[in-house]
Amino acid sequence: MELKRIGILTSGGDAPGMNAAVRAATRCAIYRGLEVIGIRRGFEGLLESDVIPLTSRSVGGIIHRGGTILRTARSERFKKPEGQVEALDRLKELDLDGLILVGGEGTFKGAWALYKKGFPVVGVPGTIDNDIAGTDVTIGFDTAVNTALDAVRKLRDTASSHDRLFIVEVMGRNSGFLASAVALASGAEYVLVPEIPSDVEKLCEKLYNARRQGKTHSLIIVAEGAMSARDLAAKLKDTAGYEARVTVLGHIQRGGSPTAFDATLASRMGAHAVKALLEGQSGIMTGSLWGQMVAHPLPVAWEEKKPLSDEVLSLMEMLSI
Ligand SMILES: Nc1ncnc2c1ncn2[C@@H]1O[C@H](COP(=O)(O)OP(=O)(O)OP(=O)(O)O)[C@@H](O)[C@H]1O
Ligand SMILES: O=P(O)(O)OC[C@H]1O[C@](O)(CO)[C@@H](O)[C@@H]1O
Ligand SMILES: [Mg+2]
Repeated sequence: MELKRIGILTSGGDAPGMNAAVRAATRCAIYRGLEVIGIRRGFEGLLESDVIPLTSRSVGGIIHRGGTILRTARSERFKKPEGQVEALDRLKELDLDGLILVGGEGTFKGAWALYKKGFPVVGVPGTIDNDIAGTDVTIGFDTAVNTALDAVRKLRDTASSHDRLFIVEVMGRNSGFLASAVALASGAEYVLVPEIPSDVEKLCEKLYNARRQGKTHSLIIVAEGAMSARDLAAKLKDTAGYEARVTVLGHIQRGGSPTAFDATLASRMGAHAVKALLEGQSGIMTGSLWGQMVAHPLPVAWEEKKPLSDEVLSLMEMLSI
């Protein structure tokens, strides 16, 4: 089928760089003679045919903006088979020949459902969680690491001035990529991630040794999915009498201008997605492996679990003595 008109949507949690991906996909598609429609609020907006035309001009001035101009949503309706049939009807009514979806693993599962019903789709990995296999990094991860790092460095100033123990909770409901990257870059004493059972006794031992060796302050990074920072503070108090100050970084980690890395990655991935659709590829996701643009079948994203880097975790352990 000749490709004439494509749609773009962003879905799941927003991620810095999503706008850069929308801009790149739109302009590449227009450059190649295609018409482009933006679908607002992810699958929820698709079900309501909430669309806007995208032109070279309408995607101007957004490469540096955080969030997503197309807005985003988590759609329960779309998860049900009836919702997916309805979405397919809307795509046909909109006269679209292909769809680019920027989002995380959940978004890709939704894209796969549309592909299985015969609709051409390409996924672009955009999530601060970086929990998608098939790509070394996802759009938004680098910016989120830098946002969290900036906060942790500020907390280090006050922690060292007051000889205090700080626990910083970062995002990551199911994954510890953000937590482990922030821990290594900030020189934290300890990191807790959802992938590894939390060992509070070991943490207490580490804190005890750190104090014995002359450390006067300590930083602990905890991914929200491992344990809440408040619960951890209570456990440290109960187990060893430690008093900790708690900071929960929350959604601030999802905002802000994309870093140069994310704006570049998003531009390359948005362009790669259009190229793939034009070549007749479908049911795939774009990825970046060793800096090269690649494409894989969408299920790679969730079937091949991306492991946390043992090297990063053990380096963090070694450098925090
Ligand atoms: N198994 C599934 N089948 C069909 N659609 C799904 C499935 N899982 C999720 N979706 C759709 O994709 C949307 C986005 O998924 P989800 O909320 O998990 O975010 P995500 O894309 O993983 O991004 P992030 O993790 O960064 O927030 C969901 O609201 C839902 O509409
Ligand atoms: O509050 P929301 O929008 O549901 O998102 C929270 C979740 O989204 C993520 O940030 C991913 O975007 C997770 O790490 C986090 O648990
Ligand atoms: Mg997800």
